[in-house]
Amino acid sequence: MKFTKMQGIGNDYVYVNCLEERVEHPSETAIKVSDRHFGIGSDGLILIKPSEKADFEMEMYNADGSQGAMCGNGIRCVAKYVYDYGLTKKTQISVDTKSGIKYLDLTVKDGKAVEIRVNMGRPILEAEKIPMKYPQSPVIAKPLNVGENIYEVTAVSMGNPHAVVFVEDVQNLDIEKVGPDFEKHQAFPESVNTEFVRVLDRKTVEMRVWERGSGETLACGTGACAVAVACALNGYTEDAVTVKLLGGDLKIAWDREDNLVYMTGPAQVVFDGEIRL
Ligand SMILES: N[C@H](CCC[C@H](N)C(=O)O)C(=O)O
Repeated sequence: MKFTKMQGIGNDYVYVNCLEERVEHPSETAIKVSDRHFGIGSDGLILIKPSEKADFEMEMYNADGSQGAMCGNGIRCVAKYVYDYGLTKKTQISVDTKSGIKYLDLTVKDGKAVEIRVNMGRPILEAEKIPMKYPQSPVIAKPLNVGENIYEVTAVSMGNPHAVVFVEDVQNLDIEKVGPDFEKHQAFPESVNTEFVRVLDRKTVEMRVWERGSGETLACGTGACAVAVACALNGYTEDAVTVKLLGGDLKIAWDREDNLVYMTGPAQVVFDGEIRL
């Protein structure tokens, strides 16, 4: 199977051009290719497919083989792939996903897409749609018992579920312990991606993320969007912020008029390859 390894601020996936390749068992393939010793090494697998409804379709799988509904860093890389590899000449493209069609604007330099702005759609705050069993007032972070601690949590869906947790110290957080506590928490019937965030000032936050099905990743685009919405909702920041993640920064802006969230960031190709599965 031919593939292209790409990363969006360190959130790395194996991409397969399914206009040319066939992936019979994507879930098993995701597990195999994601293994950082016996496979290629990645946070998961992303299939680039033809679409009747949009220019392309993105299908995303986590490292544990579970299918995700949306991937912010991934969709920027999909846009870069289809432009750089000549599948389209358009610099405004649409990509269908399990959480609806997303619209992207590409910034091109020397014939390559270098920065991509994504309309990530509406943030979903109703607990039952996240889904989250725990009632929440979307404005104020609510205390939630997780493991031995109580955390301030604001839940936001960006087409996939996120628990945004405000903490004083992001860098020294024992995320290997706390992350799985959230991932398995009974308040989230479909599990959850958990972002641990510290507000630095009204325009800047720093975060780490424990992803459902992949563990800690260096970045999470949908997670950064959920963080920006949660910080603005709780009155901690402006509606447009720089989100600092382990792998780099993303610019997130929540347009309250249209209630749409925009994410801007880079996408890079690491290498092309072929793997015998
Ligand atoms: N890393 C992705 C999110 C993956 C979400 C996935 N872990 C799930 O919801 O199952 C991003 O950049 O948005």
